[in-house]
Amino acid sequence: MSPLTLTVDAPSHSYPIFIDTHLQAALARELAQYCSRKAAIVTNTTIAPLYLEQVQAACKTAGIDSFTIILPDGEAHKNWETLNLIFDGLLQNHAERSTTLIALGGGVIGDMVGFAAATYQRGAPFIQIPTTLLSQVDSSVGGKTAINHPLGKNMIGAFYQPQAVFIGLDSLKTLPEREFAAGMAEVIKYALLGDVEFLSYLENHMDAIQAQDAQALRHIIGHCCQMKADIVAEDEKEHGRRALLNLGHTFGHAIETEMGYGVWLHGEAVAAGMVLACRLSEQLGNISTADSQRAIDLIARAQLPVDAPTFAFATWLEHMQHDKKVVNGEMRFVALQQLGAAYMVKGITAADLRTVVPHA
Ligand SMILES: NC(=O)c1ccc[n+]([C@@H]2O[C@H](COP(=O)([O-])OP(=O)(O)OC[C@H]3O[C@@H](n4cnc5c(N)ncnc54)[C@H](O)[C@@H]3O)[C@@H](O)[C@H]2O)c1
Ligand SMILES: O=C(O)C(=O)C[C@@H](O)[C@H](O)[C@H](O)COP(=O)(O)O
Ligand SMILES: [Zn+2]
Repeated sequence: MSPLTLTVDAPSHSYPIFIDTHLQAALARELAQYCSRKAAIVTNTTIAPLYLEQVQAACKTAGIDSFTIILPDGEAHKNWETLNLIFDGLLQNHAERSTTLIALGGGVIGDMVGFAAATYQRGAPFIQIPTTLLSQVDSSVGGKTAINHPLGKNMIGAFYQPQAVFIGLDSLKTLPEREFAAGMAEVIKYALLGDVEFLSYLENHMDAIQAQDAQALRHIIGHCCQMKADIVAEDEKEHGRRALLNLGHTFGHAIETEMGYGVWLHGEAVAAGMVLACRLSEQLGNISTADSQRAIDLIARAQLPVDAPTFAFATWLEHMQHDKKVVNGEMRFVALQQLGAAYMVKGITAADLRTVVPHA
């Protein structure tokens, strides 16, 4: 299959997304052009034994002097302490402002390394090499970087775009099924928020996608990256349309934070959150119960949870009031006008929410 190159024309910086069957091939062709002569490869204890050698070899071939920083694995480590391990490694290895940070891993690595790059010596270049489905369709593109706070997801971070994104479909072969499913939540999100034809495609090709058919994977990854690139080009810093990429996330982030980071995977929480967003949209009179059921059936077919956990109603509210879409104390939600068309809704009351979220 021929490689695919997309462009993210973000106002702050334009950069390519290389999508190839083999990561090695994309790196061999393009790495030298997008990486400085010295690089820090940042990864974790799970990914290092699988892909580090490949990336080290690609650096060597491209004449890049690289060193490695290996972090603990997991959403529970997306915090200040782990971020500091990146800074420790950079300083110990005399990284300069021009040193490229290479994020090799899923969204946790990508978000943390991006934030480290945004702040190391006030801004060093970075490259994304996403190795999970979720990071290939969503987190590696668009420049949202962050760490979590115990009181809220991604609360400390920056908008900071990478120099390039390298996607190898072959990386997904080693991904656990549960993680693959988590990535499908964001894929379904794109369909629900902006493309009903893509929703039909997912319904018709779910088996091929789950079997990791190369053409189906290339299609969904390319399609999601293109949708995200278009949105980011128009609204890099989320003053408007970009917030639609938060479909299901107000509820989902509440689930992740309340359950403890890593207990529910981000994609799982977003899946259950999208079901709640559908229920809210029904309540607003926008979509029918049958529309919601169509979304729920697809989410369930992707091996994702459709039922959110039950919390005290005050607990839901407390978390949702930390959402980054809150303006002047007012919560805003992404709802569906119809399947394939999302919009931002204000003026949702606690009484409205009581009938939407499962509470004790
Ligand atoms: N910046 C954004 O726009 C954005 C978008 C969506 C999600 N996110 C963030 O991304 C994170 C979730 O990312 P994720 O789902 O990639 O989780 P993750 O980074 O935790 O990776 C999932 C697991 O798979 C392992 N892994 C990664 N690649 C592998 C491979 N090829 N083979 C085997 N194992 C592999 C990881 O070590 C980890 O254990 C969350 O923190 C979420 O908030 C950010
Ligand atoms: O890129 C975006 O914009 C998104 O909202 C993508 C989301 O999938 C992602 O989970 C993001 O990190 C959530 O953003 P946040 O600003 O609510 O933390
Ligand atoms: Zn997300």
